[in-house]
Amino acid sequence: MVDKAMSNIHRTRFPLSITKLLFFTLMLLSLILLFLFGSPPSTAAWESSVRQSATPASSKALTVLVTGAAGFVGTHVSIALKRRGDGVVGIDNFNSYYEASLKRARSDLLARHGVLVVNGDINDASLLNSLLEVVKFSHVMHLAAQAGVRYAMINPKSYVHSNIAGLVSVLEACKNANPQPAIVWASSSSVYGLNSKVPFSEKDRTDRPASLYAATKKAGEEIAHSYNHIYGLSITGLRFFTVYGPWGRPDMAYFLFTKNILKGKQVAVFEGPNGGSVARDFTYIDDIVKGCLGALDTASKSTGSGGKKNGPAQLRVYNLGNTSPVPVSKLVSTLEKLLKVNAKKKVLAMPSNGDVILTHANITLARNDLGYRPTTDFETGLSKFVHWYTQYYSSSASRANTV
Ligand SMILES: O=C(O)[C@H]1O[C@H](OP(=O)(O)OP(=O)(O)OC[C@H]2O[C@@H](n3ccc(=O)[nH]c3=O)[C@H](O)[C@@H]2O)[C@H](O)[C@@H](O)[C@@H]1O
Repeated sequence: MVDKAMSNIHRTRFPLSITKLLFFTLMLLSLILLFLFGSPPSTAAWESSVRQSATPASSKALTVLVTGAAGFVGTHVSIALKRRGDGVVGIDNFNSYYEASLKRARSDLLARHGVLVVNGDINDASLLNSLLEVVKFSHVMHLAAQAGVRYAMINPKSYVHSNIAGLVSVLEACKNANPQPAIVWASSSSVYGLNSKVPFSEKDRTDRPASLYAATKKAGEEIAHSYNHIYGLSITGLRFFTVYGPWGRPDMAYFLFTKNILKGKQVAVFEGPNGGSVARDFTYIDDIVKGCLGALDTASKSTGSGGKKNGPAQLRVYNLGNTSPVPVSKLVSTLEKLLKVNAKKKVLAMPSNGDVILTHANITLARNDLGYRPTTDFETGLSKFVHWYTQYYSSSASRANTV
């Protein structure tokens, strides 16, 4: 009897434990999937949050899709647009070129300003098409790019992926959109390459890039020409000159030097041939933002529709610099003063990996056409950066460890 009862219990328990096992395995799998991919948002909910972020404060305001919105310039431009009443939607792929936590923090800041940043790559044509279908954007501010001059020797394909294929993907989506938005995009001072005549003017030659980065930006300018010519897209390229400021890029010298000086680590100060200085026309982020807004506000409409050109469209390119180059040695001495720490300097010959000796912008064209007038001197701008840096990295000990 006891044996029979026991075998009954075993018989009933066995299938029960299998069911339990299956149940827990399924639960675990779902949790892992949820953790990896997040809960899939419904299309209606996604479209409604995109539309909400894109809604301008008035009928006269712009509706702008900002690519690279969680990037340094993208964040500042998006906030400035939203603040003045424009509708803004961002897109960013949150890649790991530099600390993703900084990009997340920028995206959180944007969310607090009411700007949605869609997580996606500009090479994703169906995502771009969906965004341009859901919202009739008047403008696209295309800032997504693989930045950095020297990294191009380490990961050349990332430059082709973002700066060439990505740009074409954005232009394709814009050309097909109805109405076609006007496009403003980030080119670079690096297109002036090996030119030695300064200040650099938009009329100067740009056929001697010193890095693959510069070559992809120059290619972008030619690609812009062809899309303008064939499809009637209104396109404005902005040649940024070494942009710096709060929420900046950790790969750039001013950011890297600040980190290393505070950690007591050596900083490599490049010098030119015969001990000459290497200098940059460092341009403060708020001035760059004003230039970007000026370009958006003065952009003419694209003329095409349904992928067909209906007449000639605007094609422009502008220098956005500060007009006063600062030697790298001055960058270090200003940081020493602001941080109240002596830097451990190591002077090195500038490596031949893409750098140029001097950049200096002539901004007459941007002043006349965009009302661009940079007002932030280097020391004021750098002190604003240092203030932000110390606040940002002291607000969380864990953050400091990740820098
Ligand atoms: O103007 C531009 O178009 C470019 O400006 C910067 O490029 P770069 O001027 O090389 O900026 P940094 O990498 O911050 O270098 C600034 C200066 O510091 C120097 N440097 C850099 C790194 C280092 O370890 N030591 C050093 O002396 C460089 O030679 C350069 O003169 C950006 O990184 C590019 O993305 C941008 O397109």
